[in-house]
Amino acid sequence: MSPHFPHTESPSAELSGVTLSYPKGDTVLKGLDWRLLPGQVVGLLGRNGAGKTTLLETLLGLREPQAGTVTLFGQDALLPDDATRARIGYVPQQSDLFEAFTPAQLLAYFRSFYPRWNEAKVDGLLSRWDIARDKPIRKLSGGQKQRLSIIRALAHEPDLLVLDEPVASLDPAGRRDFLRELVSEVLDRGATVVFSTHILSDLERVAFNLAFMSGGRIALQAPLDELLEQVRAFTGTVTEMATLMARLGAEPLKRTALEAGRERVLARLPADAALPSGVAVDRVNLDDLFAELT
Ligand SMILES: Nc1ncnc2c1ncn2[C@@H]1O[C@H](COP(=O)(O)OP(=O)(O)OP(=O)(O)O)[C@@H](O)[C@H]1O
Repeated sequence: MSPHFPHTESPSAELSGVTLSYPKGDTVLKGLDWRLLPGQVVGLLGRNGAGKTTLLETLLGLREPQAGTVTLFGQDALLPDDATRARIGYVPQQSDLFEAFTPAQLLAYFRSFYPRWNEAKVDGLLSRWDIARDKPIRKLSGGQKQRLSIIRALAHEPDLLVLDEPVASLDPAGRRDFLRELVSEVLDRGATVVFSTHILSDLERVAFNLAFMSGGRIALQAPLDELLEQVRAFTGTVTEMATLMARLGAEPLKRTALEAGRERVLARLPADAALPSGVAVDRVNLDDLFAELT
């Protein structure tokens, strides 16, 4: 399964030099640049409080940055026209569903707002995800409510789907099914899907692009398989490391000082790099990447 499309199209969302502080609060986004392209499934990773929700809200034009620009399909994210708005789907961290409605009523209500609506997909997902159509939403479990929000956001076949921690209350089978659905969105229609998560094991199932958020910026974004293939941890003296990095044409991502003038350098190698023998080098896994890059 390969969600890698030739990225020749213009970006679905683009943020340039975006800085955002909350009143009397810290600066959460610090000159952040980010591009999301059609055909990408992007997992946004960052520690608690790193600013993932703030970033996704800013990307959607729900928060106005103090500096920088945000565009959605080439339009100012703060002033999108109706056609552009209809191309976007959003599942917030906490969805306010109308608790007295039934799922069938809720979906009929939302359907009236969108020019496009895939009833067959909605029907299929309601059945597969075991959601009663005619039971009041307040009687659904947390996970069922979350699935319903996801169905609502998938139903109008958005070209850009933004989900904030969408799998938090889903069980492992639900998460697998959900991820499959996301990937088929991308493969079928070349949509862009971005979602924040803490559950690293889910990301290993699909060749997602991973975006690591740290220090108010996107520190690194690349497909997971490429990262596992190309990122290595090297250990040696500071001088040895400088020589080695230059020789390999490697991009240092994180340096950690060790005792006695030694350091550990996490670095991304060019695709064709040949490692010299006698160098202390370790492969890294997704847990290591998360620990070191966020
Ligand atoms: N409305 C707000 N007013 C003031 N500060 C806020 C507001 N929302 C978030 N913050 C602060 O901004 C920072 C980033 O919060 P944000 O919710 O964007 O992070 P996050 O990465 O989504 O966190 P988590 O993984 O815990 O959901 C935090 O320090 C938080 O306290």
